[in-house]
Amino acid sequence: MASDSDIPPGLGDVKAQVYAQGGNEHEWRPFKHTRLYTNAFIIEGNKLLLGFKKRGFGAGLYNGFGGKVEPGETPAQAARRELQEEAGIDAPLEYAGRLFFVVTGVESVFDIRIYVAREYVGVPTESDEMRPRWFALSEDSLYARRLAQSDPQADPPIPGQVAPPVPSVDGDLPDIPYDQMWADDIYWLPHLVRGGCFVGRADFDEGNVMRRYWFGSVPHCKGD
Ligand SMILES: Nc1nc2c([nH]c(=O)n2[C@H]2C[C@H](O)[C@@H](COP(=O)(O)OP(=O)(O)OP(=O)(O)O)O2)c(=O)[nH]1
Repeated sequence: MASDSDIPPGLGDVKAQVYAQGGNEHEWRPFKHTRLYTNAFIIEGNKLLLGFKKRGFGAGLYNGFGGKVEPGETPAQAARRELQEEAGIDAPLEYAGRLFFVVTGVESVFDIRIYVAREYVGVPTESDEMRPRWFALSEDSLYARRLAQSDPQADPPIPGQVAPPVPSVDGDLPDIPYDQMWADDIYWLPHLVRGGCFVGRADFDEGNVMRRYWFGSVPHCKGD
């Protein structure tokens, strides 16, 4: 376990096993206001549903479905609402992790609760904000070995878990488009797919550049 002093500020009182950290800034940036967000991923067999963000923050990138937690909502309620609004589907979402991002030029800090479901109801449908698309969850796609070569820690084991083999995909779905996603996603998406829980923080400059990052796995998924 990382000692408490290693856990980046913002992640609260959590016990985590660090598996990746780095960047060229040596101090965590100070922050004042945090804002709660959600982000939800749907897995069906060996496929992963992402949405192409058409407008707003992160436009032009693929991501899970989500947005701001509104007053009076729990993060879990917000995650389900956003999934419905952005992708037209409902799903029994389960909490998978928490991410904390400080972004140059954005006054409040992103405190994001991540969810996953392995079943859903409805038909993924394009909305004003997102265009849903399925991607392959083959071993190569998930771990993006080409991209990860320079950073072997991007493919960490989950303590206490034996990694199940990720089945290969029939058909010709595209690989997970890590080069069109937020730069941090490659560090935790494999954990999510394999059923692990995680926490992490990254301090970003504009242009999707991580200046300092830290990711850890946590033994138990706790969230609301
Ligand atoms: N995977 C991933 N998701 C991120 C990162 N940074 C970040 O904000 N997100 C997610 C959190 C939210 O799901 C989404 C940003 O929320 P949003 O701006 O779309 O919020 P919203 O839908 O409430 O916005 P709006 O209706 O007010 O336009 O992007 C990141 O580094 N990785």
